Amino acid sequence: MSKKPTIMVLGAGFIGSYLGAHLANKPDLCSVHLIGRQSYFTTLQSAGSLSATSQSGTTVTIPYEKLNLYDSVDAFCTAHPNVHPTYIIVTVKRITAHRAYADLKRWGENPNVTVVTMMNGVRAADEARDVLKGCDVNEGMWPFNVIETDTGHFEQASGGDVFVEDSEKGRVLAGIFRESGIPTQVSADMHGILYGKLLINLHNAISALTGLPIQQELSTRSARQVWAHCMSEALDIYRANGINPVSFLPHVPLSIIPYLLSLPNFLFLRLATRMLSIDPRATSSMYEDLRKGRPTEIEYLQGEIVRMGRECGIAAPVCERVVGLVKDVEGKGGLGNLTGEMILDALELI
Ligand SMILES: NC(=O)C1=CN([C@@H]2O[C@H](COP(=O)(O)OP(=O)(O)OC[C@H]3O[C@@H](n4cnc5c(N)ncnc54)[C@H](OP(=O)(O)O)[C@@H]3O)[C@@H](O)[C@H]2O)C=CC1
Ligand SMILES: CC(C)(CO)C(=O)C(=O)O
Repeated sequence: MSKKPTIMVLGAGFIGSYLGAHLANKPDLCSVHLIGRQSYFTTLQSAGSLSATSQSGTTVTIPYEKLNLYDSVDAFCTAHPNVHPTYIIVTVKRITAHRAYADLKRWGENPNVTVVTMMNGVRAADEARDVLKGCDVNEGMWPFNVIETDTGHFEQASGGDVFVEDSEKGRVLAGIFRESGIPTQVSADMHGILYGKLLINLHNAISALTGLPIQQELSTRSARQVWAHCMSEALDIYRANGINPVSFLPHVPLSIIPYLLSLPNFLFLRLATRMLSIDPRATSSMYEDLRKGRPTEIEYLQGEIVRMGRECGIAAPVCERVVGLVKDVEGKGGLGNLTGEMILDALELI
């Protein structure tokens, strides 16, 4: 690819802003355009800049005037009538992704436009392909938590490498991400990576229902037990479907992780030091959704396990009840205040 790529980040929220700030900091590598809500851009304007700090403590700051911001894909097309993005990175929530794909239909038959679905859950790329039949759609995986610590300032709060598909354009994109300061790998097994990530994301509901940051959640045995039960159900269903998730803990077989999580505190806190060495401010995207009174992605997390289970005749009662608990709290418009024991009780596990 000789020409400097045009990258559209569709969904300027936590991930889109963190990614967008890093890419905008490398104008020689790519030209980046952020699509988001006008209300957010107005707050950015008053903050004067968009900035992002990585786990290593490096901060990139982009003055507001240097940002390319649009409140819709239409607005981008009006400003750049003859530009077709080389990449469109979709960083919206899964519940709104269908609307984002509809906005992209104008490029739906353009094989030179690569859409990268960078969202939690599995099957995001399949859903995109259903709408954008002629586009090149690649899967992506965003591994770490991003928090907003000040208006327009985003920080990496947990670890891991971003993954993109091992395709020709995926490799180029991974190189751009790396050069912009975002550790990125390519994988020929994005399916395994995304099903592995889904197992991690089964804890999102627990952080959101308890209102606990990840470190405290992991330090609470009852909260870990809820995650372990969800993960055991998921692993049984994966096995029945021939799905081989890529493990998120190197050297620890996935089948052991539910046992590890269920250990009493005195053992877990000694054995899981790496899991626990996380920024104490790290939460989850679902925690943030409930905190802001927004609908969550629960249907794409525990809900996905329930759906897969139904398809192969295996019940997932714990995941199903967790979906119900999250929906109850969603209706109340704030974070949950349940303890781990209360959740175990509601799930009829004690
Ligand atoms: N936050 C995190 O730490 C992590 C998040 N993820 C995943 O990454 C994905 C993105 O999450 P996150 O960044 O937290 O989400 P956010 O809700 O913070 O960001 C998405 C933004 O895009 C906006 N948006 C949605 N649709 C459109 C559209 N069609 N045009 C313009 N703007 C639009 C949303 O506005 P509105 O709210 O008004 O719809 C919102 O401001 C999710 O799948 C999440 O699970 C993965 C790992 C960590
Ligand atoms: C924080 C992390 C990485 C795990 O829960 C995540 O994917 C999320 O917040 O959605």
